[in-house]
Amino acid sequence: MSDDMLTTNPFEDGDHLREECGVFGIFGHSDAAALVTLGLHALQHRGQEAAGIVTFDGKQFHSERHMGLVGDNFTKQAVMNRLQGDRGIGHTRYSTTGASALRNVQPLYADFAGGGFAMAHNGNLTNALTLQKDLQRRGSIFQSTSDSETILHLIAMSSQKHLVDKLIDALTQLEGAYALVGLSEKKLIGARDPLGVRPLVLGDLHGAYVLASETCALDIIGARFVRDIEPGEMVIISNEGLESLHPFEKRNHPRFCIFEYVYFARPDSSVNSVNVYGVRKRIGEELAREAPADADLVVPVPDSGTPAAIGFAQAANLPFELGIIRNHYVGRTFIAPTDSIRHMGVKLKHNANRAMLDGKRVVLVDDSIVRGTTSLKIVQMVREAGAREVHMRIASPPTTNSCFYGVDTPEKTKLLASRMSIEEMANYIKVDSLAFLSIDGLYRAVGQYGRDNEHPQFCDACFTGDYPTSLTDHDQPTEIMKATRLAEAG
Ligand SMILES: O=P(O)(O)OC[C@H]1O[C@H](OP(=O)(O)OP(=O)(O)O)[C@H](O)[C@@H]1O
Ligand SMILES: NC(=O)CC[C@H](N)C(=O)O
Ligand code: SF4
Ligand SMILES: [Mg+2]
Repeated sequence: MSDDMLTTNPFEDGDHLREECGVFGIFGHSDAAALVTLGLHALQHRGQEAAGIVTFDGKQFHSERHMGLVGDNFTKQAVMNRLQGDRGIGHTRYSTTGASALRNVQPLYADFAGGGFAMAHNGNLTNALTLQKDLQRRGSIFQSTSDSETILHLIAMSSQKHLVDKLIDALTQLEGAYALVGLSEKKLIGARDPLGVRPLVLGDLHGAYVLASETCALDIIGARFVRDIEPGEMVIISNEGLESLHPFEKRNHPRFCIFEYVYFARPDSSVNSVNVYGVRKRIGEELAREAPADADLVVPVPDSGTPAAIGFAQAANLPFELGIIRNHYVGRTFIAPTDSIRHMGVKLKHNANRAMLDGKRVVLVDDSIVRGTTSLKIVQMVREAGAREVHMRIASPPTTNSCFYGVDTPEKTKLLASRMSIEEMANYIKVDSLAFLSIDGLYRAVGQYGRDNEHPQFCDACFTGDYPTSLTDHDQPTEIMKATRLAEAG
């Protein structure tokens, strides 16, 4: 355990639950590329490794894919000038399968017999490598190592005649999670997997249809929210308007990712028609009822612990104070100049606000504990700033299992809650008390009576181990499933 502390580089964010991806698309607007850029900027929290945009100008597709942030790459005039056309799609990436390297940056593009097609994928496929092995035997040559490329090969191999039918054919073979946007010469296509694990919303900007992972990406361009794309729905947008298909076997029990509400989605977004900020506040209220603490004030661990801390403070009738201040200029790619500086500690990102903490009994609220790196450092910092007692409250149940659906969690053995009891975790992070929200409390916060154990209303596998799809690739021996023998960059 102490090794974890010594080897952890506080300048890297690799220890945490990392974000997933954001997708965006617009059809029929003269400023398509600029609007996709703005949409991706609003979705930057879903992936900071890389971003890409593909547009179509009536004759040709244009593709720009770059490592790094949207603002660093898509504000250059030359780049924007190349992205001609009145329709486009975009992607912000946090890799789940395949290295963080240029060849895996999306949107992916392919020239099919019937024309060009670009695609951006949020989610992760749990049988992609198994399908890949079969496709390779049939002659496919993969250009990337991401799971998403499998979809393009399945489309290319389909014996169906039309693109939409080929895509349906491809999607029918997938296991796992996907929210997709696709762009052909005539169509913008959006699709969600039958369980609806990942979010996708439909918007309207003065008659131009918009697709986006979250509503905050509609807000930034002033688009009107129309509705969620339904689990298992495919929408086809063309000059003729919008057509909705439900091509997959109907599932009666969708399983939207409950962790979108806890951590990933932006609090000003509504996903699956529920406002994220409201859920996070209710989570805090539930937590205050389930695990009250005798304390003087409530302090959030910024950023994502903040709304739950507000809810906790209001329900417990305790003052809410910013006892920890976050530096907003800490990028995820910041490289420590020297080894000695690297080991200086977490203060690069968070610093204790001594004036608020000295002599106080503090309730610290964070959304989750993954490896425990953040909690360990924050608690130490709060104690050094004079806090008399520290009571940690976590706005979700213990994270005991990895995600295979688009969130880059560490492997199970590295998750603190899979190795330790709550009491052991409390000793490890050195708090006076530690409590997690119950799974039923979390379901109540999202508007349910509790978890229906027969038919759970959400995916909650990282808390329960109840995976809603098979994990075909994961169940195979690692060596067989290796995607490439070429050393990967990144
Ligand atoms: O137990 P750990 O492995 O440290 O991971 C858990 C932490 O990681 C996330 O925060 P992060 O700093 O990634 O992002 P945030 O600023 O949005 O809260 C999460 O909100 C926890 O604070
Ligand atoms: N986080 C995501 O949604 C990633 C999408 C895809 N699986 C990739 O690795 O590129
Ligand atoms: S395992 Fe957790 S993070 Fe992954 S989709 Fe399910 S609820 Fe979301
Ligand atoms: Mg955090």
